[in-house]
Amino acid sequence: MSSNDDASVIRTDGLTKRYGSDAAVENLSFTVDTGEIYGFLGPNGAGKSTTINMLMDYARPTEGEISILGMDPREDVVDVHQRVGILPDGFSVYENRTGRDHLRLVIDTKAADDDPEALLERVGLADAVDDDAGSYSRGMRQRLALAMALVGEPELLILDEPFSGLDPHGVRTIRDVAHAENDRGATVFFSSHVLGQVELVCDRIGILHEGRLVAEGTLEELRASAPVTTEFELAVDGNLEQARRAVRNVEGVVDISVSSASDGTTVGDGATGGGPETGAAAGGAGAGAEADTMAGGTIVTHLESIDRREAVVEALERTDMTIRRTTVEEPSIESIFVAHTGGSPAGGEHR
Ligand SMILES: Nc1ncnc2c1ncn2[C@@H]1O[C@H](COP(=O)(O)OP(=O)(O)OP(=O)(O)O)[C@@H](O)[C@H]1O
Repeated sequence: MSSNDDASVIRTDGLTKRYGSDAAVENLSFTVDTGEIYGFLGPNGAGKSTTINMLMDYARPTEGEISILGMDPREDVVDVHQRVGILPDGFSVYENRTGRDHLRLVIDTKAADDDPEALLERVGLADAVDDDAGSYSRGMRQRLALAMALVGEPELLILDEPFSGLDPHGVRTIRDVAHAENDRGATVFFSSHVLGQVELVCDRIGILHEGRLVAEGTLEELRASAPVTTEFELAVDGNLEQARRAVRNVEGVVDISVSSASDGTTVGDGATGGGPETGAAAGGAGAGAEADTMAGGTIVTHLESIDRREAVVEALERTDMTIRRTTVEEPSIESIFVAHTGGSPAGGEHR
């Protein structure tokens, strides 16, 4: 067993898994550092489970390198399994064994000294400790799998689609346990297509699409790099038409619309700074609009990045406008995901 000589808990380099001529995972290189909660996000079939299977040596790579806790799972599989806790995708129970039996099995295998009851209590199964797991609902089975993953205080907790089959209480349990384990010092790696949960739990996110890592970073970094716009709204006093002219040429402003405070008239205008139109409102623009816009109102801009806010404010300050209030709405993780994968988010059911 080699020692872990850097801060990484998981490191892959050029990891590839082919089934026939189809690549489930292709040239995947990523690192998860000690103490992180890392979200592995991707649509169905992206290659998340295949990657996790290779980390655990359930499947062998076609090409590439893996280091997990400083070990190669192909050489040190027993140690890897000893030090890692995993909630696998598609976990199935021993129908005629109790929850306690399931825990005992893992505790014995890992030579750990956990109390099965305490672990089952922690995941909300206190009342079902001595019931056969065959009688458990899907959500209860998922909770049982989580309890089994916690045996032996693993240094790394891998949760593969942990939210599947869970009601909102179960989802909450997963989140709370992930945070508690992380506070204890464990690194947490979880795969999911449930976007809202990834956003709530993870320090860093990797987006996998068709076996390739298409984006990686903190949520803020992903927002900044995704081709999605930030909505920046300003409530202003002064001549709105003048404001519109001042802002439309600011670099990074994709579009702008202004609406008058006096009659709600909205005048939309695609900016000249390039980029896609995002549907600036244009309803009701008429000949009297300019006069009505003298008293002020609301300016709504869509920006290529949140960093362009200052330039918009500066452009307005060069006119005689008074800015009363600003609000910003950053792109949702759904829009980032769609921008990177070209698909529709699939995470609606368990948020
Ligand atoms: N044993 C196998 N034989 C052939 N193809 C496979 C095998 N395992 C996975 N694949 C294929 O590899 C691709 C990636 O599958 P994988 O299960 O890793 O995706 P995933 O991101 O975990 O998806 P999901 O969210 O649906 O679990 C899919 O196209 C899948 O059909």
